[in-house]
Amino acid sequence: MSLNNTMTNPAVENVVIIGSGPAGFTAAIYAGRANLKPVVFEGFQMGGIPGGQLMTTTEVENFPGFPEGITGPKLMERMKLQAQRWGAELYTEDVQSVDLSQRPFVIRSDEREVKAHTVIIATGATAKRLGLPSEHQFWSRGVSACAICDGASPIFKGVSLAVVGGGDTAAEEAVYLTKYGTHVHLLVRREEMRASKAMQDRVLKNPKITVHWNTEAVDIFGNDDRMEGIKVRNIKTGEETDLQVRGLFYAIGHTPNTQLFKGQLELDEVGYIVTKHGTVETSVEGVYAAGDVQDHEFRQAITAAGTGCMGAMLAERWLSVNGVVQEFHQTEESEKAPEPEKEQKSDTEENFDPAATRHVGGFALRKLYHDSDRLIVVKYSAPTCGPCHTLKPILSKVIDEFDGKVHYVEIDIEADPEIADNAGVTGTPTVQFFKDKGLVDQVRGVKQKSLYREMIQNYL
Ligand SMILES: Cc1cc2nc3c(=O)[nH]c(=O)nc-3n(C[C@H](O)[C@H](O)[C@H](O)COP(=O)(O)OP(=O)(O)OC[C@H]3O[C@@H](n4cnc5c(N)ncnc54)[C@H](O)[C@@H]3O)c2cc1C
Repeated sequence: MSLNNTMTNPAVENVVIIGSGPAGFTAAIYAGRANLKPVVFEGFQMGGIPGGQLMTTTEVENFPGFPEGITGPKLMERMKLQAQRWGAELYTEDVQSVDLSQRPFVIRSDEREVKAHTVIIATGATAKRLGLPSEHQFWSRGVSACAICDGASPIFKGVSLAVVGGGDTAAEEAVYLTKYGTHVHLLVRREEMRASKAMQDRVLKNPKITVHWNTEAVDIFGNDDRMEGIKVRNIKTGEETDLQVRGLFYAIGHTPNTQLFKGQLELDEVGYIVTKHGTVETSVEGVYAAGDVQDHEFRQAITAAGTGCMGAMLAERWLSVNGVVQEFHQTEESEKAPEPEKEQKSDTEENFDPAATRHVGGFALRKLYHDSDRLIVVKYSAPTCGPCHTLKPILSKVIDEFDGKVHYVEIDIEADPEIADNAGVTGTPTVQFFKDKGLVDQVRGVKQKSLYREMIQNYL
């Protein structure tokens, strides 16, 4: 995106935003609209993924403006496009260190060092998981870390549910879930709850809630589609029993992503960034904290977006009061909204072109597997898999570098379950490399561009 300013890469940026969840992108939209050309470190693997927590969920039903609901990844894609439209410069990189002790502030990733007059921290928080053996398999198929977000989903209506935790959040979520489930089982590890007396009363007096004291979850069971129950253990007696529930909600706390700021900013005892009441100002002037990284109470996309807006407006004010603001005016061309990436349709007998680099679906893979003399790179993904959305542009850029030299096939494992099964794919995203009808290598998860590039070069 070209901006109408001779200093497109100034020595000191107006504002650096760390994080690309609703807080980070809203801050980027506001700072961009204020002609500040914000630099956004979207993150990569530390403390979540680009797009933030909503990349790991399906329907978001409570974000204003979407009466019919919108999927988390779609919502985040739209926020990203809006931030880009207003001139935000995005880097899909983790910030590895910051120095807030000197001005301008210094922000470092593995690939660059940026100096900035102001910083907006929007690194979010990560919901703690129990790490049960089958947790990954049933994540979003019954297991969730957010009852307020997911409780109203059809899969939780009219069925028995369980909540794990003994604090206020667990108590509140158990009560909330009684609106949807037929019964709620609250699993508490100890003989008492940490929740406030008032919250405990609400739980204990509710006929739709059963509290299981001294109880922990051991594993989840179910079928291919969704969970059917959990195995629980009584910590005192060691006895294990099966609890038939169709939903399991973790309410065991969050870890704020603030490791980078320890010793540089005031944090509370849990690690959340302390902000001045009613603002998003931190203990260092010119540094603002927005979203879940400073909010252990509301933790919603809309509150994160609201505080992101506050951060950008306060940063703008600070820059102009201190006389250091540099304005970047956009051209009419650069202000046009970028197009969302178009979904490529699955190949069929009629439209299959063996000379093309990019293909979609099982038909193309079968054909190429038998006939192609090129290296075949296959990406397996699923519509609800957040990391798959992260991987897509990363791998796509690498494939562009090898246009005409490889075949690239995208497989949606929900649309082509047999293909995924035959290929032994157990999780998404997975990238496999085939040469001369044989699997030569595979990579699970999301890796740096350089790794995919090296692997392709190795097998060409
Ligand atoms: C399963 C689930 C479902 C949810 N559903 C809803 C819902 O329906 N409605 C709702 O309102 N809320 C929902 N929430 C809550 C909502 O997602 C959060 O409140 C919101 O995403 C917080 O936004 P944020 O911008 O503060 O942080 P996050 O969304 O957590 O984003 C943090 C960002 O910081 C980046 N980051 C972290 N560390 C670094 C680093 N070192 N360098 C660079 N970047 C870094 C991450 O990559 C990420 O982009 C849900 C949460 C979960 C987990």
